[in-house]
Amino acid sequence: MIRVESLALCFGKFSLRDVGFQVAPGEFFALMGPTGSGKTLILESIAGLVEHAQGSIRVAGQEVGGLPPERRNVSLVYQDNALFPHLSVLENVTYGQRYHGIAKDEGRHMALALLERLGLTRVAGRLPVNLSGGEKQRVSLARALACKPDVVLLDEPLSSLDPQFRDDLRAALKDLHRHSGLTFLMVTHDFVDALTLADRAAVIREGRLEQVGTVGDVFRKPATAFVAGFVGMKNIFSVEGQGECRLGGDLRFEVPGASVSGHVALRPEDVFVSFTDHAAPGWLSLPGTLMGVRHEGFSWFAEVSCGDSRFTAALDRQFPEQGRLEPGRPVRLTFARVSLHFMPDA
Ligand SMILES: Nc1ncnc2c1ncn2[C@@H]1O[C@H](COP(=O)(O)OP(=O)(O)OP(=O)(O)O)[C@@H](O)[C@H]1O
Repeated sequence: MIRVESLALCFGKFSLRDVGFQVAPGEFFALMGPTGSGKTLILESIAGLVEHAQGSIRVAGQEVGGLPPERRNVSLVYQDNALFPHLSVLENVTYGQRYHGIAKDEGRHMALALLERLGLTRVAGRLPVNLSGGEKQRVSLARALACKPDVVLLDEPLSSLDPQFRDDLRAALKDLHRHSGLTFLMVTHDFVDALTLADRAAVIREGRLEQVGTVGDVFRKPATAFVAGFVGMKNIFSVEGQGECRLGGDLRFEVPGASVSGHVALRPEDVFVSFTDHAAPGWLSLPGTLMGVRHEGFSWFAEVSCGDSRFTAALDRQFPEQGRLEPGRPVRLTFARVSLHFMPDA
């Protein structure tokens, strides 16, 4: 439904190079990457707001590269929603329909159905100034779908919302995608959004795609150390051939399947901290020193030094020995060999 091949463009010092990916009909695809990596430029190239220098963009089987935005049948939703301030919610939603050849009655009927689905019926007559941030963003979604687009492009639609609205809108977006059967391409920094909503994802770094795959693969089997860090692996160490990771001093461990140099990554949830050595077949156990415990939101992490390296382990909130986790304590780190993910150098 969306097919981008060898896309390239330049803006001053920034360039997109050899960008290629496909989004299948009805799929929810997430484009992730750090700030300034080129995510919005890819969306804007597909929407026709930015001209690309090379490559091909096909939407619903048609090459759209030379077409103006209004002939691409693509809707783009930005994070700041940009509603018309002088039009009511219903008027905002129906506004663009006439340019897509949708008859007035049919358009109104569709708009009211979308407003109902998004829980906006009671605010249909209000002006945007009298809506909450979450409601404004729902109106933007309704407006995007009301034009019967072939694809919906979403540029960080959740990022300007506070956490409660964000959770609600995430659920609304999921419901809307399922119900509409449309193809969604969403840009996000946030891997919780990608994990919750998307079927497949791509990670971009400095204008080049580092990985395209199922969300599960991107999160569990990142292709590069950069992607591993981006998806929160936290424990990333270099492996210098011989299938071994050296942590400094006498500490080292074997990395299954590593016959060349590269990196090994381990999710913090797969590393366990304890005070005794529980090594079992298929598991590795290393001695370390607890450096501290910190929390991110409701999650707790132990930082443990092992030789010259530092590990991060997610702590179960029920960890029975929380009170004994004072810095400087000797601990054991345990992880299953199968949790180690090896990434060869390119
Ligand atoms: N119209 C423009 N003129 C010049 N440079 C631009 C233009 N639009 C974007 N850029 C530059 O291109 C790079 C990529 O921008 P883009 O907005 O695609 O990043 P992004 O990944 O979407 O970032 P963010 O997550 O912060 O929105 C940035 O360095 C940006 O400054």
